[in-house]
Amino acid sequence: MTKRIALISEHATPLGIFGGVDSGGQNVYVGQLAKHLAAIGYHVDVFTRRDGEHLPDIVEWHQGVRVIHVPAGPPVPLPKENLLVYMDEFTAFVLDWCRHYSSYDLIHANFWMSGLVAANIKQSTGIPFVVTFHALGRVRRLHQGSADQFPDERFAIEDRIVQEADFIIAECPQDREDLVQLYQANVDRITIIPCGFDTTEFWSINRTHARLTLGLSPDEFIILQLGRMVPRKGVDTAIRGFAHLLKQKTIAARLLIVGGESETIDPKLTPEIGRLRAIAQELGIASRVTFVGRKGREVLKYYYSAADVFVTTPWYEPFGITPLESMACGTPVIGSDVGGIKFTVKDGETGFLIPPNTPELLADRLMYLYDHPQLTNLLGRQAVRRCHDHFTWSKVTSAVAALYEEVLADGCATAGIEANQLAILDRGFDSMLQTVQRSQRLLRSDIQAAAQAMSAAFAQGGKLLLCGNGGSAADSQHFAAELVGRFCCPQRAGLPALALTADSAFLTAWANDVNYDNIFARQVETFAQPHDLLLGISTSGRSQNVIAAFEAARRLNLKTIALLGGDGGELRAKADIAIVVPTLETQRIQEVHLLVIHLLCELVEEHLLAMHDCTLQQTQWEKDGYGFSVEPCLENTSQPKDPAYSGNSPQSVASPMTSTAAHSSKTLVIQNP
Ligand SMILES: O=C(CO)[C@@H](O)[C@H](O)[C@H](O)[C@H](O)COP(=O)(O)O
Ligand SMILES: [Zn+2]
Repeated sequence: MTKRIALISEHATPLGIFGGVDSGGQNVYVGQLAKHLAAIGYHVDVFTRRDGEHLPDIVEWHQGVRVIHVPAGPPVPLPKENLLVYMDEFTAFVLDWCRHYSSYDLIHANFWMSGLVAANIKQSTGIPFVVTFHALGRVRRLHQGSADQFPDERFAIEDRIVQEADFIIAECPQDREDLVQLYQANVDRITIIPCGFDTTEFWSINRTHARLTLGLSPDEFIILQLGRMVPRKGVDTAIRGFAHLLKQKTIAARLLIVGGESETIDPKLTPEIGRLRAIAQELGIASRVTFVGRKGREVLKYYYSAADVFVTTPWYEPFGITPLESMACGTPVIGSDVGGIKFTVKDGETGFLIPPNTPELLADRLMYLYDHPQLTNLLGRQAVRRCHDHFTWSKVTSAVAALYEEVLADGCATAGIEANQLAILDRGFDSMLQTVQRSQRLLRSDIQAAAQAMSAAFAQGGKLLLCGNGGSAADSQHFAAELVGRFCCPQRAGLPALALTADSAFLTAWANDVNYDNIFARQVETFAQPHDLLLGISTSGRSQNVIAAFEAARRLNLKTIALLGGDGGELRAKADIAIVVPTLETQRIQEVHLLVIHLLCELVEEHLLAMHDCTLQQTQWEKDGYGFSVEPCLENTSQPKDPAYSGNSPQSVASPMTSTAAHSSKTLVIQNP
């Protein structure tokens, strides 16, 4: 199935003309990527801001590529520094488009404002996105200071994009380093994919032929500077370097400067040209510097091919597409040793790298190339090879497509895992609810009977012995802890309960030396006293050590309660009271066991509370030195519910809820603070 990709590029349209202030590498990148993605089977829509009233809503640009003009802000060209306020409108349009026309498998955002749009769309729709920043706000601020007119919100927005993007495309190692250092990006979610050049657009044309085509002198040493005309591109360095060269040597040389807002030179439209021209004049080389103006992309290969050397000396450069294009045309590059340039240009192999703002060094290198035409040719040939090996748009697009597929596969896997996890959750809750409901219908009377038996045992000075394996061992201890400690009633003394699962020294020794099957039976025989109660917990009802404990209890005349599940197993018949959870699922049985345990605690406390106004009488335990008493926990004047707990009962003589205040001297071996 054809995958649908939305390329968002808020200010840089692929239909734009190269060389304007805001039209440069990003326009090329978006256009080339779109075309090449379509060529390998993707459907691509490029969303870019409508910056002209008469632009059509949708341009069918190439097979498989549409350019969609997004109404966001006035339909006129605006500096990109002023576009942030229109991004909500931009987002709303794309969201609406996704809902009504066509949605996308993935969004590829270009530049930070498009990243913001993509992050917001992901938030609403879950569509994953990758981002190519093309330039980073913090890097720009570092180099441009107050000349950077982008709003400060850019930094926080970029931080958010870095966090929320599914993957980040860095265009060169420096870009990756900046993302990690300045944005704390996770290096595992960054991949380096450079920009490319179009092999059908740039190739090496015979130099003489190219010069003839452009009407340039066949004999001059031609240095080319081509690109956006903004101060940070450091075109003044090229002019100053050229001036140095001319100062050192009398040669027939020319600096061609291509770019600007218009085809004919107009410093009003391109103030940078005015500034540069003034510099050239000041240096006395104005006649050797030719400002050419903006040129259509179809003629750029002639300029690159016509030149002996291409110079690009920006202060910094996120990637820099022009050195690549020049190298593709067989012209070596002298470039600043910054950003993407130090990645694309191999020093001494395809040109030279120099620090930014070093016109003297530039003059040196120019001189060297002028003096060594054969070397210049060799560097040019090597440049062509390097470009074809690493930087064709088809290679770049394959890498980008591989990344898309990785993100989409991750997304599917995550979606699959999520769906699976939700299904597990729902199944668990549903089966738990069903089991609880069935237990509520079936187990009420058994639970009540168990609570009464326990209360009676406590009232008679008996204790509760508990046992079980695994989860049921933990439940036994949990149960004992609730009784010895407190459950709902904050002011009572402990109720005697002993988990036979807790003494690891005895358990391991006995199981190791004698037999695991009677680890509990042995303890029942050891600890059991009259009125004690044995409570065994087993989901299957088939654990031999629990069965053996019940058999021991029977021999000692202890009453028994079993918390079971499924069909109740053998224990069902061996227990005086069997609470059998009606399901075969072990976990659900255990979960209901815990509910039953808590209910038993509550019911027992309730029973004992009901007796708290009984007169104090000594218990069997007290006589034996294990007496306990319970401080009143609630005002409760009701009469005992069960005559077995009444003070009048011949056997059951104590109320564990009697007030200690009234008779503290008599009892309270276990007493609450
Ligand atoms: O917690 C669990 C299962 O959820 C296990 O530890 C489980 O309690 C153990 O397998 C027990 O050995 C099972 O014994 P039983 O419930 O059949 O008497
Ligand atoms: Zn468990």
